[in-house]
Amino acid sequence: MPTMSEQILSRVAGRTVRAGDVVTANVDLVMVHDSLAPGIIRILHQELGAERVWDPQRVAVVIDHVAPAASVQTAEKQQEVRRWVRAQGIPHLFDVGRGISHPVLVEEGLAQPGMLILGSDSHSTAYGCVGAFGTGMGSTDIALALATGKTWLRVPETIVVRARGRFGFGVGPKDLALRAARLLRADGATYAAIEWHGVEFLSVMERMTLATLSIEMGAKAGIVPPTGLNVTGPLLPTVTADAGYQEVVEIDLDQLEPQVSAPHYVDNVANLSDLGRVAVDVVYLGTCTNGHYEDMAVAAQILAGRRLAPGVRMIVVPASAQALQRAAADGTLATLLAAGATIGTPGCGACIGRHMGVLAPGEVCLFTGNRNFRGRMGSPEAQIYLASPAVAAATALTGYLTDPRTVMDGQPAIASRN
Ligand SMILES: CC(C)[C@H](C(=O)O)[C@@H](O)C(=O)O
Ligand code: SF4
Repeated sequence: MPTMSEQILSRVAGRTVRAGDVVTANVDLVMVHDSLAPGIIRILHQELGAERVWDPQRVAVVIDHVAPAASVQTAEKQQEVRRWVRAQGIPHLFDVGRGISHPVLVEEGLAQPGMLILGSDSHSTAYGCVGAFGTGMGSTDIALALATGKTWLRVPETIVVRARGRFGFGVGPKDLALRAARLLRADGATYAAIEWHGVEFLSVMERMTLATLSIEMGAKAGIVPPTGLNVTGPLLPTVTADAGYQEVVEIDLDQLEPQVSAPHYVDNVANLSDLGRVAVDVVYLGTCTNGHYEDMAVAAQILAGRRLAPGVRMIVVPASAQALQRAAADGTLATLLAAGATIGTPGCGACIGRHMGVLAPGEVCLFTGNRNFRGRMGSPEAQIYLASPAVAAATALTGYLTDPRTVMDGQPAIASRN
């Protein structure tokens, strides 16, 4: 029986394909963001000689990586991209403040189950949160897909991460994903697709945490079966019991403790309880991995009625305008602000160290994102620890790496689905 990747890639290849096959496939959607768009536009027109994108309806352009622009040079490049979008008649431009491409394309209903979605971004595995085969490609491959509507790829083998049980207090999807990275390591799923099983109780954006982190294990795609969601698409891929999986990794959520990825590699993961006392200067809650409404809500629950530890800065950058609006509407935002956190424009923020919270030498950051590489958020002498929004909030309260279960007085830190 076919894996979810085989089901989706058979659909877009127009024939039955299996892991290992090299296929030419029709692409359902191409996402291009501000960071690479100028180069892709140049390749499309100058190197490939294409005048127009193959189908403007199937292209989405998002200004999210440095939004709003932080320099005249960036502002000019973004101006160029906006002009190009207009000239090409592309209807889907998501400009400054709308948010990060990945959640935005899901919220807009453009990313759907069963689709093949290419993005000029390695975290395009994110679209697996709705059961799409999302994958990042380099500028030349993206330009070729824009010109022709086609791409080629090798159908990946599949590794299953199978979760059992339910998260305990203060433990959530980020801990599951970091645990998987700890078990599989950064190259453990190279060119494989990861299927995340046993997580149908998670919301779409919680699933995105798993899907985005799949690339940090080297995966070509990271797919959650679209069960328990109100979504439709060209194909609803399903888990087939006897699909030929390359490997199955089991993770018991009942036993899972808060996980932390220590500098400077994503798979350098330990139980928080084993890390000792790590003083933190900045807590940064945001990104396509953990800047969603659910993440802000978890943090607000822990911070409610309390104040950040003296000397700690907490920067919250919502992943999308919708997440920000929802947090504003139900008081989540007010709680974060009252605790002393500050809020940035929805988008990638300081995730790649270009603006809105760049780190100084020697600073230690507790980050809810997906990469802690040396120099990623600014100075190469800064240290980045990756953890969940619950750990981020608990850490903001004490000023050092803190297990959320120790600051919650027995109250669930993750309220909704446990
Ligand atoms: C800038 C962009 C190409 C990059 C990526 O591909 O992932 C960025 O989004 C990241 O997270 O490092
Ligand atoms: S939030 Fe970070 S990881 Fe996600 S797309 Fe933006 S820069 Fe990349």
